Amino acid sequence: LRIAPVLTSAAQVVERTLYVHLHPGLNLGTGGQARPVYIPPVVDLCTLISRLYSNAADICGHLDVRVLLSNIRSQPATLSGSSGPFPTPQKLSHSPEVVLTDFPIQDSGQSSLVTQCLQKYAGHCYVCNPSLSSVLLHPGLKEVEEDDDGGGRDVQLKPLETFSDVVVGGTFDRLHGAHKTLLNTSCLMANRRFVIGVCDRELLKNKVLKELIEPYDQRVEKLQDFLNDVKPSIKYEIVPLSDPFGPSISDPELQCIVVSEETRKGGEAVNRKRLENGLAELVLYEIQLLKDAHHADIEEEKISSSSLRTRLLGTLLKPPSLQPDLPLDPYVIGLTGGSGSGKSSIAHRLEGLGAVRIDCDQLGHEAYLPGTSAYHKVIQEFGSDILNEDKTINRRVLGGKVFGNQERLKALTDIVWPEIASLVKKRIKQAKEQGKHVCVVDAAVLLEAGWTYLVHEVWVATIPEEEAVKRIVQRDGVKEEDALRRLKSQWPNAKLIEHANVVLCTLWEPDVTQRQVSKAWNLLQQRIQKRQEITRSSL
Ligand SMILES: CC(=O)SCCNC(=O)CCNC(=O)[C@H](O)C(C)(C)COP(=O)(O)OP(=O)(O)OC[C@H]1O[C@@H](n2cnc3c(N)ncnc32)[C@H](O)[C@@H]1OP(=O)(O)O
Repeated sequence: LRIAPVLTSAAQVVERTLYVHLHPGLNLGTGGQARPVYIPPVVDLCTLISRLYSNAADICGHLDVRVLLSNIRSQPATLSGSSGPFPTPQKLSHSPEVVLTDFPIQDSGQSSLVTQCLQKYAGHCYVCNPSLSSVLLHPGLKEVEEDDDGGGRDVQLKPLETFSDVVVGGTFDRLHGAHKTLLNTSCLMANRRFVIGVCDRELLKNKVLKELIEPYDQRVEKLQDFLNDVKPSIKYEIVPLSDPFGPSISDPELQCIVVSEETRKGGEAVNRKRLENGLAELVLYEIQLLKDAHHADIEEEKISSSSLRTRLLGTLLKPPSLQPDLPLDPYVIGLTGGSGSGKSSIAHRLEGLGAVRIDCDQLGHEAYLPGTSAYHKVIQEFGSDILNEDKTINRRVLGGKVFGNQERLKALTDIVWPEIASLVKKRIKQAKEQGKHVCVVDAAVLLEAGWTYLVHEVWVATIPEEEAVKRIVQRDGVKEEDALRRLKSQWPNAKLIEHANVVLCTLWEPDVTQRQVSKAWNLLQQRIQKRQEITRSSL
């Protein structure tokens, strides 16, 4: 009952990291609460931790919440306290700047005693910022009836079984509350070593929006940072997983594997393999999946990394690079994406919102109409058998010659890209004359052509390759291998996304695409406005 109101009021004070130190009440008696207090690991702590992260996701999703476990241990090192859980203050990755408590003071005279006592206590446990201050939260609790386990009576809590070596596995993309619950629970259960298998390469192949998964090294770095804060006393081993088992089926020292409802079957498979390998089975400890109160219709009900990736669509993933030679008005978006990615549908939607759409496929066709200089060059390069009876270029025949043949395609693009680029510039100029403020350059191979100098931002439409092939076959009536050949002549999604400021995906229903595009458009308007304000103020 206290978690939600405490998190709500804490979220008003904290900007980035909220460390949670579990502590059984303050002792304001003689000398104040100076000595760190240890808490034995009990089953209820796991429930408390899970609720904390679940509430944090609902209430203060912008905060990096971390439950610290250094004071949770079976046996105090000594009962005197001085060399107990914190022989020296623990260094956290972000030094606390303010210590918060919901300790209920009896009268206002008590508040300075409480804050002094808290600061002293925090300083014993953690290396804090020298200007550490304290804040008494008034979380507006409803009268909480003291019930079975809140009344200060001695309650026998069920001890949590702990193990020397514990293992878990996962992708750990964009570390969220459900990951943290899994990691915190595993840390509670591990006394000596904690092995974490992190999915890499092959195991990521079938994930939703896999190109938006953080790089392996980044995921590992975040895990290390979190684990070093949470329980620095145990040994962490983070290993890449290229199959679903990793060390879990071969490490004789492992004793327990922590799973969720979803991965329980995987845990059972691990045990079968261990038995085959002549190793003892692992204890399977199952944690509950956390529900995501904010999940949208295309997202999973549980808190999941794929939902978080879906929410990135349409947002600014990295700031645009400055283009000092490009006038700010109109603001030019370079929209690109593989064949069949739905790029053109996005361009039309942006047009509907007020942008001027510049279709480069169309300009490409115009570039070698009879009479143009490109027309003659193309015939010279590819021969007159590419001509229709009316002497226009038969694009289907030309396409057959160039798609799938990098050298021939280059010969064509060397002729037409400069022509298309000058047509694009002409259209942008026209848009400016018409008083338009945003242009969308819809270009399939914008990045391959090195056209980033023409645009302020790069937006990428992405779609899984299998889906793109299906769409091309259906739309253009070509064979599957031809569709694949066309895709292979373009950059793969992952490479496009590396260069993207904004990513969009048309995998779902049209209204989902529309919502993404509207979101991207609204955020774009804010960026444009901000840029204009900065320019005005610097004049
Ligand atoms: C920098 C740019 O993005 S400019 C726009 C792309 N145009 C070019 O690169 C010019 C060279 N290409 C061409 O002249 C023509 O595409 C031809 C002659 C090869 C084929 O013409 P058509 O049969 O009419 O096909 P069309 O032009 O509609 O292109 C078919 C698909 O191939 C893609 N494509 C076009 N050029 C290229 C290329 N150079 N490399 C890879 N894919 C390309 C198109 O974007 C289109 O993709 P979509 O499925 O997403 O719509």
